[in-house]
Amino acid sequence: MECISIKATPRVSFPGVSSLNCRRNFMIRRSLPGKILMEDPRKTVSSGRIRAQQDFETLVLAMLLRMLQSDFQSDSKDGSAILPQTSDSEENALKIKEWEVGMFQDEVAASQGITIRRRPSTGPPLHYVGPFEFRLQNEGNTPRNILEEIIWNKDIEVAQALSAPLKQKRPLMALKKALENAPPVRNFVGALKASYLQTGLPGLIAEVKKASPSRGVLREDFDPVKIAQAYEKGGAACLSVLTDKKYFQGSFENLEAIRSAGVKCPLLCKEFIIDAWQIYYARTKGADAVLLIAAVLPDLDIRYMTKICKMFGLAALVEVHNEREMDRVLGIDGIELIGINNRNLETFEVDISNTKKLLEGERGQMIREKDIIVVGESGLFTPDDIAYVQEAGVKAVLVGESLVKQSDPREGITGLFGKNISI
Ligand SMILES: O=P(O)(O)OC[C@@H](O)[C@@H](O)c1c[nH]c2ccccc12
Repeated sequence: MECISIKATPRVSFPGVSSLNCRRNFMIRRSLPGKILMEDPRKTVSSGRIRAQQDFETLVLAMLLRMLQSDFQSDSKDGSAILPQTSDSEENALKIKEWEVGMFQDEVAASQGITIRRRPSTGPPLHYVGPFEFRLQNEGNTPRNILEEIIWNKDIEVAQALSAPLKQKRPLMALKKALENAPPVRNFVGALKASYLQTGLPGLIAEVKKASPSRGVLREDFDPVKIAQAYEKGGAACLSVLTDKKYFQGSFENLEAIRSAGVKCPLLCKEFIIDAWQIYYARTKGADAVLLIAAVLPDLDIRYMTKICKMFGLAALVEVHNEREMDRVLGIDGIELIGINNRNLETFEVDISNTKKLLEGERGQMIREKDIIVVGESGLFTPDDIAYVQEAGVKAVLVGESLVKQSDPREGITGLFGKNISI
């Protein structure tokens, strides 16, 4: 077995890219021809399986391997190595840079109490490491919970959508055209307020949802347009349409179909937004509002994305599920709509007293002062549940399961509120 031990802390720089400092020493071992393994000499190695302990290490290894393949010029004076300026290395450098930025994003997010990582953190994604194949399974590249898994999947989806040939060619022009042709925006918050004033009950956002990771398939005979029309007739002020395919069996086609079927209720695009492009896309499909999840998005993203929403006249429903997230969101100017999710998206636990807890004391006071509409979300099944969250201070509710499961969702609404709320 060949062993090459690199003792010095190497610095690798790419033309036009800041240098990367590697903090550790590595031992690179060739075991079988073509298979290259890495180990940190200070960690115990389990038989046949090498665990990478630090995210950085995989990246460093990829670079070191390239150097070892003598595809570099060394400048030993300061221990740095410069990769030649080939288009391949430029591309690599860019991808590495992108990845570095991603790591930085995670650090900022963590400082705000966000535990959801935007993408697997052990090294760049597989296709980012050029000729080397790494498949190191460890806690860095295994999602810690379902929300994290959804977000990692979304990250790939968005990247793929953005690299589709049409968009690659003229991304802005293509979007601009689609935006110009999008159906006009309707007033989501206005519809909730009007409903509350008319009925004296929280305005209803009824959710068009076929399935969820926590509940499985909610309805086999799922016709999104029929369900949406039934909700509208039943007195819903607005609708929420799941667009995530993989975990909720939703789609943008559903959103578009409901919109073009002439449903008048403003539509919330229920998507896991991690990139501003998704907001533009939702708008082109007829959305009147989008969801921004504080458990996933750092403050800066929320600020930036709510500005984009304002630019389009879209409402942003900013979702929180604990005090820390609520405090972060209350610290951001211009928020009109806050959703309190009674379901913890990391554990699936549902507890409707969460709505009450987050609206008590100074937080409730601040919300009233800022004239923010609060939406009670998830786990609402009975008129008592509605009364409970209304008492806590919500002026709107977001309800999926208890309505979508009813053979007649229109009657489901009457059952949920204990009276006919259609006017
Ligand atoms: O089906 P329920 O328990 O009535 O919940 C509806 C809605 O609150 C829930 O679907 C939801 C709230 N926030 C989300 C974020 C993503 C996906 C789904 C959700």
